[in-house]
Amino acid sequence: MKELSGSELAKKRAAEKACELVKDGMAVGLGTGSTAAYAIRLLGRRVRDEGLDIVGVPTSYASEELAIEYGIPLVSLAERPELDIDIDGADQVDASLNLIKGGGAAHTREKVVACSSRLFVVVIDDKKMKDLLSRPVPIEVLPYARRLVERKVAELGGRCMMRMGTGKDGPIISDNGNIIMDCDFGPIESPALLSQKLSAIPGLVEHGIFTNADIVYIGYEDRVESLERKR
Ligand SMILES: O=C[C@H](O)[C@H](O)[C@H](O)COP(=O)(O)O
Repeated sequence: MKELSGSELAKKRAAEKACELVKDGMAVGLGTGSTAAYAIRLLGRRVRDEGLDIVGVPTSYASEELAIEYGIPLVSLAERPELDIDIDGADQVDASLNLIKGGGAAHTREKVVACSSRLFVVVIDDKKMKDLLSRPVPIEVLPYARRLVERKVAELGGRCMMRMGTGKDGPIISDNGNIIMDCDFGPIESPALLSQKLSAIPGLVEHGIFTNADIVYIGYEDRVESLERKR
């Protein structure tokens, strides 16, 4: 088997740690992205080799395909509206467990699944830990509302960039048929406040600030550390 590079090994270690929380009988949210993919593959192997008895709810078309390939039985949120655990990646995390997600344009479904889960577990490599969240915040936007959303984001001090495909590809379209924009606010002092303000913009379907993580597993090449929400 090919040796993993430093950050891939770190992602895998974090995903392995999160998967230890998954037990027989659970309904599991299956996140999107390269780190969540390690968890999906690992759970699939446990289903195959140990008969792990779980059902999965994927957060994207890509995760659904991977889960099918790895033999995880899937259900819809309509069938299992309350999940036991959700395992997902993130693009940036601060020490108060605020996240920016949506680097893969999947944050709308990811937020629905995370909020449907009793335990929301985030898996990252150590490079994603930051003092302040600062990367552009992905937003999913109804195409009809694009200009209004751009103006409202500007009023909040942000600058919107339409996310485009490569080369001659057009705009990136989400699994829900909407456009994706990335909004630069610089360093974000209060993620909770910005989250509230973005949520109030008509036509902005969902944004990538998450404030509801329960546990973050931070993978390093040689270990895993964790942050847990104090209740
Ligand atoms: O839309 C994508 C998701 O929010 C991903 O979970 C996030 O971008 C992290 O992805 P990765 O683990 O590939 O860095």
